[in-house]
Amino acid sequence: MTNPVYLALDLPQLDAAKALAARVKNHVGGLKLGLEFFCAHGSHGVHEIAQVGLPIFLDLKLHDIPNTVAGAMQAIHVLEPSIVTVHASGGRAMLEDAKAAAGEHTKVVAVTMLTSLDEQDLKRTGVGGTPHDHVMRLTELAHDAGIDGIVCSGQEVGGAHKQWKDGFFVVPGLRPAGSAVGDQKRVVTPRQARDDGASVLVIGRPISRADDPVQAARDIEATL
Ligand SMILES: O=C(O)c1cc(=O)[nH]c(=O)n1[C@@H]1O[C@H](COP(=O)(O)O)[C@@H](O)[C@H]1O
Repeated sequence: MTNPVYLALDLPQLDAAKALAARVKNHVGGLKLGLEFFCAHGSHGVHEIAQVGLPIFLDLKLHDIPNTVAGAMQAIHVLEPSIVTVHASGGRAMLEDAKAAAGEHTKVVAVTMLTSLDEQDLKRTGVGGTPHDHVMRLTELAHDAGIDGIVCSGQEVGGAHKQWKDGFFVVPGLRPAGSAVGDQKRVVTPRQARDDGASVLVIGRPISRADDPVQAARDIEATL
């Protein structure tokens, strides 16, 4: 079984990110580069991290008009990411155009509801109902738009999986038992998310901020 864990390299320094990736590379299945990394180091940084030899998940959370998102997807072909994120709330046309513009080997997945939000936060953005309702609604939209899958918390992945049998499910907001939650609100353990149908487990600080990141990655791997 390939390791489903993608390590979120949310570090400001390129050298530190590359060194961490090289240290843990035998205990994770891929590397996720997000906004913090991409704004600081751009394409050059992605090429540097790709040298570690693991698949790259480019978490850009694109959210704009269809033409702009399609242009951004075209521009990143050269980086050959295995996964790219867009926001589901960008709407059907944006999702369709993002998929049409993506590279042949790139999975396009739509962020449904950030794991740092709860029902109260949702209400304040004008959206009624539970996180579960909202995620299921956006899962249907992503499915109908013909993209590859969604990003959701481990609290919804079981329901989303039932609704979309062959979908690709990326789950962040994961915390091994006893580890600090930080800014995340809808958290589950990596094992729980995997059992409920997650395809990819995104894990950052529980590994990157551990006293011994290699041991932390090994401990998580052992629970899966
Ligand atoms: O798209 C994501 O990866 C993402 C979506 C989401 O809803 N929640 C979420 O935490 N993420 C990302 O997943 C990672 C989680 O990091 P940790 O909370 O440190 O494990 C970060 O890089 C976030 O940007």
